[in-house]
Amino acid sequence: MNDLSPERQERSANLKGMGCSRKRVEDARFTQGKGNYVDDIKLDGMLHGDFVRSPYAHARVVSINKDAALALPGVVAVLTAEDLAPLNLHWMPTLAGDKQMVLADGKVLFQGQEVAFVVASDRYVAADAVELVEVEYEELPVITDPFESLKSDVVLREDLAGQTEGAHGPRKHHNHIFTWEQGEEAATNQVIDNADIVAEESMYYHRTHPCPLETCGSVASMDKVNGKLTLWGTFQAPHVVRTVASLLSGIEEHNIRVISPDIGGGFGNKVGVYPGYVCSIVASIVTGVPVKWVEDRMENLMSTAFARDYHMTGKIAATKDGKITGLHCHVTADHGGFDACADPTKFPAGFMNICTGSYDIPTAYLAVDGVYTNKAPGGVSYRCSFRVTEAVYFIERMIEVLAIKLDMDAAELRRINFIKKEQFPYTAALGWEYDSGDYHTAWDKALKSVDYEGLRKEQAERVEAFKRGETRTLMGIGLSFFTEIVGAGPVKNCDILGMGMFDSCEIRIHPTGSAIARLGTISQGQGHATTFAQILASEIGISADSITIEEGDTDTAPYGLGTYGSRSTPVAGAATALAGRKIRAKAQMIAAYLLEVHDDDVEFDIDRFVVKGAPEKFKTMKEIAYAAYNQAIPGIEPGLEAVSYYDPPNMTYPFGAYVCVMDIDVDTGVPEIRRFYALDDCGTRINPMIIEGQVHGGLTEALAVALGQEIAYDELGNVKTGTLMDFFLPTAWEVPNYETDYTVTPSPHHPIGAKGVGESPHVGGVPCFSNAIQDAFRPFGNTHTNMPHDHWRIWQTANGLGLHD
Ligand code: PCD
Ligand SMILES: [Cu+]
Repeated sequence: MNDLSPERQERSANLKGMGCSRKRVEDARFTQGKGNYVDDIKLDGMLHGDFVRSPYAHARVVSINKDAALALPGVVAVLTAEDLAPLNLHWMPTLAGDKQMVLADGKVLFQGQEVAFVVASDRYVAADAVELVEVEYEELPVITDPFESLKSDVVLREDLAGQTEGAHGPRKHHNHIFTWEQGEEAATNQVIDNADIVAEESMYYHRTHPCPLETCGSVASMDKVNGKLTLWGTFQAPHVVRTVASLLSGIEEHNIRVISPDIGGGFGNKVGVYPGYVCSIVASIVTGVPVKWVEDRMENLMSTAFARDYHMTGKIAATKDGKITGLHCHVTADHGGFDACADPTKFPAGFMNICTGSYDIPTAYLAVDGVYTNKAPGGVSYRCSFRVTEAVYFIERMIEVLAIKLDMDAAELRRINFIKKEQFPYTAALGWEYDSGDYHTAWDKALKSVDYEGLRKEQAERVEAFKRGETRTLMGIGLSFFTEIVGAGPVKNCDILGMGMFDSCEIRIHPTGSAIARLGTISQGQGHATTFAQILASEIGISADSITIEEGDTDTAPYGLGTYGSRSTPVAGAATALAGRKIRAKAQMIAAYLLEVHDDDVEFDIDRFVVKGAPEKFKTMKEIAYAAYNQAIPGIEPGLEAVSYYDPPNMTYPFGAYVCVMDIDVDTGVPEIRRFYALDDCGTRINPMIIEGQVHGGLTEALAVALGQEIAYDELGNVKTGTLMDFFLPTAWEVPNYETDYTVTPSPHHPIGAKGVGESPHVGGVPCFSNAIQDAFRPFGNTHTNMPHDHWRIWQTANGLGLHD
């Protein structure tokens, strides 16, 4: 039955199952203005909240005078830490085991920190009242540099004074949060001391921000009559928010309903818990009416979860012919005023220990020091919440730096160090077990597709022409090969606030053969309603068009840990396939009964069960569904439903090979991206068109970060890039035409072999863009310059190398 006859081909195509570039079902709604976002929620008598925020990065709050604000018509309440303290809600736990002020308690630690929450009859009145709250501050010395912070006498976190133990072990200094070590320090140092060649580099992965189209917000509605709290919000993990809200407020969990409606982009920015959520809840409890809080763009950029801010120093050791023997990495991680990273509990620096990359490196050591400064907390977001972006940037830069030291081609250096296909499952020196990979095939395909040798020849000719004064542009060839680690995670080592990181799917087949499936994840634009229906279509033989996918309502969806870290496909996608298989197993029994044969004598065929050897005898899934509800079948319960909670045995390790070709104008510092080729291997592909969209989006965000985007601070801790006037968001103008490609190396442990893909293009894209810039200047002695490579910095690099003389 393995041939696909035209008839079977047609039945299969009708399902729109896995592998089909099914059009996104959510788009009709979104493109016609029918999306339902938090700010679209309007309830009777709803009040609006707005924050008084600190203009200072570090100051004592001497006094707060609410009188003028309260006197403004329409103002209902002004909440401060003093009001929240009796409820014990003036501080909240962070996802990283630290705690964070909900409203300034005696001092502020970053510019934009929440000081008071004004509640008023409308959003504009609330904003006017914010201006009328008089706060007296006493400025304190500001620290924006983590290295200075570790030397400073200034105690940033007075609440932790004298505490030598933090959530992740000993603290070395009053501004130190944790040290996290992985690997063998002594062995690594020994390898480095005895190596033929050692390349060293320090690099700064600057602070950025995902800047989703929709900012963060929530609507809280406390119904005091029946004791139920409903909370709508921009939550990437609605179930966890419900649990946290219950623990914080003391309201029993069944009396809290959390709903993530449509979300206008999350990108990790909406994983954490923000003071706005807590304040809207408290305000609704206090006033007895619904309260909405929606931040504006500046608030979003200044105060919500940023990304990166990692100072990384590496040493990489190799033999003369380029075989890598050891890797040493130290990170000073700037976490801002509170440690609010959303990493799994046991990983205070996320999965930074994937920093040996795609290479067979026998010995390695990583140490990360987390440090407090006067900047906004967070550090979790932007297409790899779990620091894989930093890790891949680090190793892909170290490879380039080593290639320079060895005077070797960087593509070849990668090739000779790749983990070989037959080495999988491969256990890396820093502990991870990579599930599957075929790096050489992907690399060869990529290099061939772009005519790598031809490009290098052209580049060398350009350098000669430049030296002869015939051109003022240089050519950069950016390479990157990345291995991602997504799908957290096995419950045994991954949890958030104690909740194991499984995920779930619940399916209900209706009598007429259509279905609804609910998952513990939540789409923020990824297209889950489209793709999860495709997984099910292939598993249960019902067309994807007849399956509704629902996520984000804790009253109806099974418990799950949410969507970030590209975990939906690896974890909830697996739960979906397995729940589908439970449906199929029951359907098989029903079919056998209807066909009057033994269970083992029927087999699944696309959309039906057929009697083995007699394909004309069959029952379609539609018929089986109907029978499940209208016939008494001996020994079988009525109905057709299944639920699956999936604890993945391992993470999935997607990978990819990227090449970027740039022409850089040495006199203006303007790079022109000529070509960008991206090969992604995410195992079994569910929807190729959605994957392509994910890759385009991730690459564009990579371009943004590599070429200009930054949350920059001045020495007083003022955010210099808090508006879209200064914060670079690429538009169609800057974005090149991406060429996408793929190989398929299925995950051996995932039920359908799929790995995540959403984060990959960002993780692999940033080093690729950066390497292209660096590579253009390699012939003139450049080894490394820090991102973001905006025109000014590129110009400076050229100038520093004497290219303007
Ligand atoms: N193999 C495969 C894989 C995958 N897929 C598809 O694709 C997507 C994606 O997926 P994934 O990878 O699994 O992921 P998810 O979990 O779903 O998601 C998440 C991600 O996602 C991305 N992408 C996106 N998109 C959009 N539109 N929006 C958004 O927001 C976003 N975000 C971002 C991020 S950042 Mo983090 O949070 O930082 O951690 S992480 C992240 C979906 O739909 C799915 O189904 C397919 O098809 N196939
Ligand atoms: Cu990640």
